[in-house]
Formats: sequence, structure tokens, C-alpha cells
Amino acid sequence: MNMSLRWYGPGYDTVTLEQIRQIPGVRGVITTLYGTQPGEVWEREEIRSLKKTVEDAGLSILGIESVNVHDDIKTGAKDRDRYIDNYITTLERLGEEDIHMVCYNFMPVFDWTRSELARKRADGSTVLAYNQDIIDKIDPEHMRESIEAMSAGYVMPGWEPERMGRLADLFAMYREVDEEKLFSNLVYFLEAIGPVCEKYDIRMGIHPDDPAWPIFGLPRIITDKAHIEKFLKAVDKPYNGLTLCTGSLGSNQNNDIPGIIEAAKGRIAFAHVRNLKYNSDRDFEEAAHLSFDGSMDMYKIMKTLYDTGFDGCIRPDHGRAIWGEDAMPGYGLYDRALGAMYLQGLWEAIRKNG
Ligand SMILES: O=C(O)[C@@H](O)[C@@H](O)[C@H](O)[C@H](O)CO
Ligand SMILES: [Fe+2]
Repeated sequence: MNMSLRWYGPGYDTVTLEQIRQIPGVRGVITTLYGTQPGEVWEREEIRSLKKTVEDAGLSILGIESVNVHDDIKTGAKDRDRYIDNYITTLERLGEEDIHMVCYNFMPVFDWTRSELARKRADGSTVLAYNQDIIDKIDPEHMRESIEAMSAGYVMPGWEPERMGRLADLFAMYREVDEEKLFSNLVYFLEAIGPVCEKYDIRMGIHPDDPAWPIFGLPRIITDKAHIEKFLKAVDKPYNGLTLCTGSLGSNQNNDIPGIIEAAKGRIAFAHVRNLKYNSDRDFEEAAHLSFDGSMDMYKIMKTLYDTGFDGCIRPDHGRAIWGEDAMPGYGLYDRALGAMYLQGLWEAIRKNG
């Protein structure tokens, strides 16, 4: 198990590599070229310079989150092959720079969705939260205004202003795309990138849908154990893997995360481990990583990862905003560093107990 932290790159992140370097046990980061648009080919020089920046700080790049997939690929539009070729070139360049894990998602229009980015908890911390009644009242094509008002000027992953300015067009693109079509477009994409992944030993980790059910009438395909099993079987190769995101899958309170870990044994390319607190079947908020701050059994999750032989990279996921830190919602230093230590503590105890 390799503990890491997500880092958005120079100019985007409030957390520095020097700070990350001081979190015990964290030897590498998960990063990206945050300024690139889905569909663009990544420049070799930019990848190299990112790598140098990380390595000069005494860390390494453990993987990329994300190389985003263009909507033409997701919808199967006529230009998809051109965008797939671009994706392949990017993977080739990453492989040449010795980068072997890539996280991506196949969610239509929106990446993760929340109704609040700063809900106050009893301890005074603030967290991202989801309430279905609020979401039901939002006109999705105006989600931009809601997110802008909530995110205090930060550019949120998956909520880039460029995309949010095209919401009506994006919705139109998905009008004819149902669950089945989205799934077959995903399989088409994965089969096309297979050779480059195999050549450079790149493991692709699809990120589950967050929340793990269809929203705004858009289909969702990576939501639970049955869908994940179907996905892994459809392209039954080691390069086709899962990013096990406990918070995203756990948004559906019926999902049994340890059961999903067992079902995806050997195919978990990357793990995002975080905890949620369920308030009702229509409301949850993010919690500290510690089991009893939320509703999830973090020990059992880490134990199942250990018992199934997980040997990939793991990162704490969204943290609470605490101690007055001013950071991108979910991505401050303090609470994620606490999370990294807690998860490593669990892992050490599990390992020593055999
Ligand atoms: O919730 C988050 O912040 C992340 O887990 C996702 O945005 C994730 O990076 C993407 O879905 C992967 O493409
Ligand atoms: Fe995640």
C-alpha cells in the first residue's frame, strides 16, 4: 500500500509539496495537468516539468487524477475516435515518463455533485454535504450559479467554468444516451486504449459515480457491486480497473463496501478512502476519516483491502475544513493529513496482526 495525497499542481493548490513531504509515510502525490481540457493531448514538456517539480520536492508522481474523458467519447459522437487517439497519445507520453496509474470517470455532464460545500458540523468544522430535497429543486442547467456561489472562487475539479458555461449543450448531447449506450461507449473506449495500457503497463481506475445513482435524468453506470462486476467483466483485463472510492460508493447507504472490495479483488487500481455520516436516506455529509465520526466502518474497509491483497496507491479523500484553513473545499491540508495518518495507523495494526 502506497499512501499519497492529491495535489492539483503549481498555481492551483493551496497546499505545497513541502507540506505534503512532511506528512509521515506520504512519499508521492496524485496529480494532473489541471489546466488541460478533456480531449486535449498532454504536452510531453508539461508532463516532464510537472514530474520535475514533484521530484525536486522529494516526492514522486504515483498516478494521475484525472485524465478526463471528452464528452464525445462518452456520448459516442462522430468525433470520438479523434479524441480517443488524443487520449492514447497522452497515455503513451505518461507511460514514457514512467507513470502507471490513471484515474478517470465516465459520468455524464457533472463530476461529483453536492448540495452544500460548507455545511457546519457540531465541532465547528465545515464539510461537503448532499441533500436530495435541495438537489431536486435545482435546475441542473443553472448548476453553475449554485456552484459558483458555493465554491468561493476556487475552480473545482469537474466544475471548470469552461464546462459550466456549456451546460445546455452538454445536456443536449446526452439526450439520446441511456445507461446501455453509455456503457457500450465506455467499453468501446476501454478496448481502444487497451494496447497502449498494456504496452506501458498502465492501470486505468474508473472513478465511481458520485452520488451513486442517476441524477438530473442523466444515466450513471458505476454505482454498485452489480454494475462494477459487469464493468470488470466487459473488459476482463488487468489494465481495466476500479478506483475504489468509499465515499462515492458509500453515498448509497445500501452499498456494502467490503463486499465491493471483495468483488473487485485484484482489479482495484487506486483507492480513495473517506467516511460519511448518514443523517437520513436523503441526506449525508462528509465526516472525518475516523470511523466513529461518521457512519462507515473504516477498519473493516482497510482490513478487506489488506485481506484481498491490495497493493496499489491509496489516498485520503475529501477532508473537512478545520483550524481556519482557507483551501479548495474538500482539499485542505490539515484534515487530509489527519486522514492519511489514521489510515496508515489502521494499516500498520492490521499488517502486524497478520
Ligand atoms: O470527488 C472528488 O473530488 C474526486 O474523487 C473526483 O472528482 C475524481 O477526481 C474524478 O471523478 C475522477 O475523474
Ligand atoms: Fe473519490
